[in-house]
Amino acid sequence: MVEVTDLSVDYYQQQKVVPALREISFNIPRGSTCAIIGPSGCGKSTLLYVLSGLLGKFNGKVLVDTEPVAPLRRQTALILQDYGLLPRKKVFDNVGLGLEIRGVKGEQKHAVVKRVLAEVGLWELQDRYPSQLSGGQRQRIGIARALALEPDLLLMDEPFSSLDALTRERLQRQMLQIWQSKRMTIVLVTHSIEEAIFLGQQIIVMSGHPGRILDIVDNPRVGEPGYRKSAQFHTLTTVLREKLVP
Ligand SMILES: Nc1ncnc2c1ncn2[C@@H]1O[C@H](COP(=O)(O)OP(=O)(O)OP(=O)(O)O)[C@@H](O)[C@H]1O
Repeated sequence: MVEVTDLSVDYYQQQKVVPALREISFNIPRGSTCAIIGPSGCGKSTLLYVLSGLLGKFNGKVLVDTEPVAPLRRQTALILQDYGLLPRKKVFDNVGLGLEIRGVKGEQKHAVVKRVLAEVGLWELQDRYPSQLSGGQRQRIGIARALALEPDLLLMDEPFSSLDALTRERLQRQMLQIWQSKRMTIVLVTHSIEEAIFLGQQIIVMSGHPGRILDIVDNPRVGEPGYRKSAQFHTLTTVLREKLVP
C-alpha cells in the first residue's frame, strides 16, 4: 500500500539547509498497521506529511497504492495532534466537513455522520461544540471525521499523546477494533513504546536528527487478546527501549 524508497527531505531556513530525513526505505502492506517511533525532531511528522501528500518537495520515490503520492488523495485521511476541529462548528458539522468538501450533502451525509459517530460511541454529542467535549471525546470526533471519508490509508500523528493514561488505553483499544473491522492501512507516529507495540504490526525505529531508519521490527501479535499483558510484549518493550536509548 505504501512504498518508500530512498526518501530524503530537507527544509530550508534563512537559506540554510535543515536535513530532516535521510535515505528512508520501507513498505507497508495493504491492510496492515505500522508505528513510527523515534526521538523528538527526528522527522516523524515530516514523514507523515510526505505520505499524506501535503509535503511534495522530497528526493526519492513514494508510492501510495502503486501511484506516486499526490495531494488530496481521496482515500487518505490524516489525523493531526490537535484533532483539527473547528471551534464554531458543532460535532455533527465537524464530522461532516470532509464529506461536504467532497460534495456529499443532505440525507447521504447525515447517514454517514450518524454511522461513524455511532462507531466511536458519540452520536449523542452531535449538537455540542468542541469546547464542550473532553480531550478524549475530541479525539474520537477527529477519528470519526477521518472514518467518514472511508479511508484506505489512515495517517495519525501522535493521536493520543495529550490524553490521560486510562483514556489513552481505551482509545488505543477502540482504534484496534476499528482497524479489525475495516482493515484499512494505518500509519501511526508515536513517542510511546507501548503504543507502538500495541498498535504497530511493523515498528519503524528512527534515529535522531536527521532521521534515518535504525531498525524495522515485526510485531505480528498485534490485536491478539491479552497481548498487552504478555511476556512477549514486555520483552519487546525492553528491546525497543534499548534501540532508542542505547
Ligand atoms: N518548516 C520547517 N523549517 C525548518 N525546519 C523544520 C521545519 N519543520 C520541521 N523542521 C525541522 O525538521 C526536523 C524534523 O521535524 P519533525 O516535526 O518532522 O520531527 P518529529 O520527529 O515529528 O518531532 P516531534 O517528535 O518533536 O514532534 C526537526 O529538526 C525540525 O526542527
